[in-house]
Amino acid sequence: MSAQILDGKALASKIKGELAIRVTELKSRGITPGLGTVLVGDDPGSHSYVGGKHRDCHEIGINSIRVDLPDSASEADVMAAIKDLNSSKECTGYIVQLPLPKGINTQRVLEAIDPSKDADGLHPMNLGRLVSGYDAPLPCTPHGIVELLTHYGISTKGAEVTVIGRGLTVGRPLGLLLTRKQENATVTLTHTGTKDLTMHTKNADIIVAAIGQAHFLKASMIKPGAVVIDVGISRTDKGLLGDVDPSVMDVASWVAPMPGGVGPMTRAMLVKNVVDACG
Ligand SMILES: Nc1nc2c(c(=O)[nH]1)N[C@@H](CN(C=O)c1ccc(C(=O)N[C@@H](CCC(=O)O)C(=O)O)cc1)CN2
Repeated sequence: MSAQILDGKALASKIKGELAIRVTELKSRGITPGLGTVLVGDDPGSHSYVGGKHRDCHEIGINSIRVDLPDSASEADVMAAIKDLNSSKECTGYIVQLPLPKGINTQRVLEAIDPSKDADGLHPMNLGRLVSGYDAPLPCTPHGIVELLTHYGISTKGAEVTVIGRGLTVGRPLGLLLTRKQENATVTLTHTGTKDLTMHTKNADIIVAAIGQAHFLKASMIKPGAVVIDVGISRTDKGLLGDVDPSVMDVASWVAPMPGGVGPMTRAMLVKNVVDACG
């Protein structure tokens, strides 16, 4: 039997429809949310994601401000763009698209963002608020994963969740989110230093693969009925491939596929953060 699909594209579309109604109401009170993006360099994936973010803004009726810098941009150039967005009235929230080109310090850049305009929830102060259990904008991909599971009635309470990959945008904040009281999962965050990965994936009720290695997670690595979330994207000569091997479809109960699973939810959670920050 083939796994059922966690359809992130459909859910993201529903969420954006609801946000559009809230935006109309905000505008009637004289408030127009505006998302800024800072994109450095010419990575085709990053260009495509940023393009999608601006289309989402247009779709739900909010302003968007796009700052594109060349690959040759210095850290000072990025800091100047951040300074402008921190003081811009039109921009109520913004993101710096990651990864940044080599030579630009990601930590320094993220720390320069005004935390009250941090639409990605990746500023250390907002991550710290998440650790402390205070209100904060939630990092978009982890939030999208939790919303997707909730929508399909997949409880994380008491679940064993194995996350593959400890990156800043997915693995680390997802661990924080899923171990909050309301999610109440037991999370194993695995990485390149993990000795026996298959032991952890075989034990998991829910597996999140976020390493960007094409078809890495095989059917033989999961237990029957597990829920599998594919986050990774590899651009190959065979096209875009996720971290999850197609064989997993025969063993899992539910799969969030790539494309059409977590990616569209990431974008929907970003515009939600921008609208939420406006009231
Ligand atoms: N500042 C940030 N940088 C990055 C983040 C982030 O949340 N904030 N996440 C990723 C990239 N990302 C958003 O920025 C992103 C990735 C993938 C998708 C998406 O819709 N994917 C499609 C497939 C890809 C395609 O069709 O081109 C899908 O899964 O259906 C959206 C956003 C790293 N950087």
